[in-house]
Amino acid sequence: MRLLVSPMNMEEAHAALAGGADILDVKNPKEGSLGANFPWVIRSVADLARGKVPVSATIGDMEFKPGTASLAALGAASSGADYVKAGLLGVKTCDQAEEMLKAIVRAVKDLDPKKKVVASGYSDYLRVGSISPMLLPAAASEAGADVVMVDTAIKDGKPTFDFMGEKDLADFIELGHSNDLEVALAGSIGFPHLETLLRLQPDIIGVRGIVCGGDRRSAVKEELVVKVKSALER
Ligand SMILES: O=C[C@H](O)COP(=O)(O)O
Repeated sequence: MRLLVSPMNMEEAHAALAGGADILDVKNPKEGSLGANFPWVIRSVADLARGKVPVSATIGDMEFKPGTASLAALGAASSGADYVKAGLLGVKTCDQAEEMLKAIVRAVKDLDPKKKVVASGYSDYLRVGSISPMLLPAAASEAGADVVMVDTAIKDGKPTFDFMGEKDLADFIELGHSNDLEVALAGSIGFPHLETLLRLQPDIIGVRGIVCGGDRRSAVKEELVVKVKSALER
């Protein structure tokens, strides 16, 4: 299980890397759950991480706009992201998910076929009128994406575990794997959830709030990254 930590600036990226994050996921929490950061921030984090860990970059909680999404994806990939992560917030059907992801995959893989695309849905999809994450693995696989993920859309402290039980999450992981995708789980993961995650064994867990001391608007702290990492290595 790899630990993905979401820094929003260089200081946090240094803390995440020093704490043992396996993937640095550049994002901008001021612009939403999967808010996009600036190309120059992605570039600086990619320079810091080169040869050490891969870099992911979020491109936003997107409306159903495949053209806009493909251009944002190209921006993130050409700024140095190894993983380009799209939040499919405005996507409501499987056909829309596939169309959106095909555009993103083409933009990223035309630049560099080794780069990976992460399709992120939301465990609290009913709160925001988005597509069920259970429908994403098939669409992501059909579109040629590499990773399927769930996060929470609304960052009000309610974790993914409030919206998906252990069985739902196990089914989501199984669906992802049977579609040849890696699976990432995120959404206000706290220390009490780590035991369940150790049982579930997703490929990646994504965190921010827990390594900021509980408030994701605060800063990533190296010692908390160390603490999460060692809890996962038990
Ligand atoms: O990709 C993971 C997210 O940054 C999770 O953030 P969070 O732990 O604050 O919900």
